[in-house]
Amino acid sequence: MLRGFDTFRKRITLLSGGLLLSLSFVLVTSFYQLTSTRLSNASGESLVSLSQSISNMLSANLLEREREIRLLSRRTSLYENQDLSALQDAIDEIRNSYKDYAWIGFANASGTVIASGNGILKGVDVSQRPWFIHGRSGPFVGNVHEALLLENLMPKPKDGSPIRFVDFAAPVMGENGDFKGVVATHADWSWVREVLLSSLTEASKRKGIDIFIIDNDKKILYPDSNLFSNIEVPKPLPKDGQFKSLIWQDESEYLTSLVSLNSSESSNLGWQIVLRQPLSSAMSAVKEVHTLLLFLGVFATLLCMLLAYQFASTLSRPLERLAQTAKSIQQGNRKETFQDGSQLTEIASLSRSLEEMMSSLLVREQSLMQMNLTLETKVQHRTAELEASNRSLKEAVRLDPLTHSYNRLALDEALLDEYRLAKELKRPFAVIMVDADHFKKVNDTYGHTIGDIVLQKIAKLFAGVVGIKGMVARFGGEEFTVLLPDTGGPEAKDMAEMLREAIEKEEMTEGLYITASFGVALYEIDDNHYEQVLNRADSALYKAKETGRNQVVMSNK
Ligand SMILES: Nc1nc2c(ncn2[C@@H]2O[C@H](COP(=O)(O)OP(=O)(O)OP(=O)(O)O)[C@@H](O)[C@H]2O)c(=O)[nH]1
Repeated sequence: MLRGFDTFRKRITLLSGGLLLSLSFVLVTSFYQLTSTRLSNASGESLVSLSQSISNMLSANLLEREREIRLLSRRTSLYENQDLSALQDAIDEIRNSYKDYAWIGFANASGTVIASGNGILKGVDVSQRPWFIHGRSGPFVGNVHEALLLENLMPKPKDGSPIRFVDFAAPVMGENGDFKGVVATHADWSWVREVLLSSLTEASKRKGIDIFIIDNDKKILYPDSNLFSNIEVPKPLPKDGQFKSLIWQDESEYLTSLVSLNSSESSNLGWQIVLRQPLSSAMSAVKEVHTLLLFLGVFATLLCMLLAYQFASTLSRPLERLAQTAKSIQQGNRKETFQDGSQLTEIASLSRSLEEMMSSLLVREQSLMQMNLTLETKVQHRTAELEASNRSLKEAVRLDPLTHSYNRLALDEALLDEYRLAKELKRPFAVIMVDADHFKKVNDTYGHTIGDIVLQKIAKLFAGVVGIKGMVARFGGEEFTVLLPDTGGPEAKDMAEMLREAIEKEEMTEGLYITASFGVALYEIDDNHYEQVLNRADSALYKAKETGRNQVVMSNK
């Protein structure tokens, strides 16, 4: 899972970064939730309060228009004169004072206009107009409607929208309480736009707030330009004096507030002021703060990761130095020391422990080396002893215990070597077979012990005479063999003669002299075994015995 993050530094950096990033995310998200809810509420309440003030302004304006027409209706003196010139003057005065009156006039009891601003509609029958019908019985404020009679008499609005009016009417009663007619004004609907625009501050405009006036049937009365002609308000709308977030026709979400228009009994038009503000614009401040906080969170995370990396380095660096020291010591650098000088207690303690372990290992190594050296010396010594003992054993095995001459085994080995050399190098060798004469008599006469001494003397004598020229071996019993390497017939015969004479002359023990017979044979080129030489020497010896003893007989093959 953490492959690639195999160091202290990387893991601590990753861990701290991850933790801080998660924490930042949680904090920023919580903050966003909290602030967006609060801001949404604050924006909504501000919309409601703006709606309220617009409603107040609008209703104050309506009341003023209503009061104006009522006051005009109560100035009975204006209606006394037959020519109504005073009324005409008052009408003109009022019209001049308030530019949004599109029409102002007085219709008599039968519904014929007899005085009006600029004389418009004078003489026209208005008895069927709602304002006249309702105005007869009391003050009346009519809902907004399109112009009918005045359609062709008024200049058209520039945006192409139809001419609309709101009618204000009041009955005119004589002093006797008789009905004289109805005085009425048609206020151009555009006054509403002015009222609304004047109520919107620059800040509200920047926030993208739109204002709507709707009637009881939720039909939009304002704005009435083509631009908004297809707009419908979403349903259900918030309750009076409240706000909520609604999806409008353009699929966008808007904070929407609703406030009913305060109006008098007579002018209960059922208008409602609806304000909407795009939720994105209401939340833009929160979004900016959110983005800033996210940026700060990422920045803080990176900073923290950097610090964590530095911190982890201070932990791992001494450990790496200890590992390097251990490696260096392993490679043979015994002068290295684990003393790191770290101020961290744990690292210092680890250094001390490693140093102590190293010292103890070095001491053990020294003692092991010493033991090894001693052991090696001992082994060498023992090996030398063993080799010497082997050598002496080998020699002992090849010596005759009585005479200390070579025995038959040694003779056979030497004969084999000599035979091979003779074959390879074509080098001659000779064999002398010797047998003491009448040795049985010696034993019988002097005893076996003297017999042994005689045999020892013969051996010693032969060794002295032969020397380095050959090898003397006891063949068995009282019989000896002399091997003479690289020796031809004459030299061999001479040697046999010398040996015979030496025995003959030697006093073996007090007054005891003996003789011996000799058979001499030479290696022949066509021999295929050294025993053939031995056999020939033995035959020659047999001949020497047969023909008188104490003589040398050469084998003639
Ligand atoms: N004291 C002693 N006598 C030995 C030893 N080995 C053999 N003999 C004796 O040597 C004698 C050999 O006798 P023989 O083979 O009859 O021959 P000889 O008496 O020497 O007579 P010729 O060889 O015919 O001259 C025997 O009496 C053996 O006991 C030995 O190691 N010590």
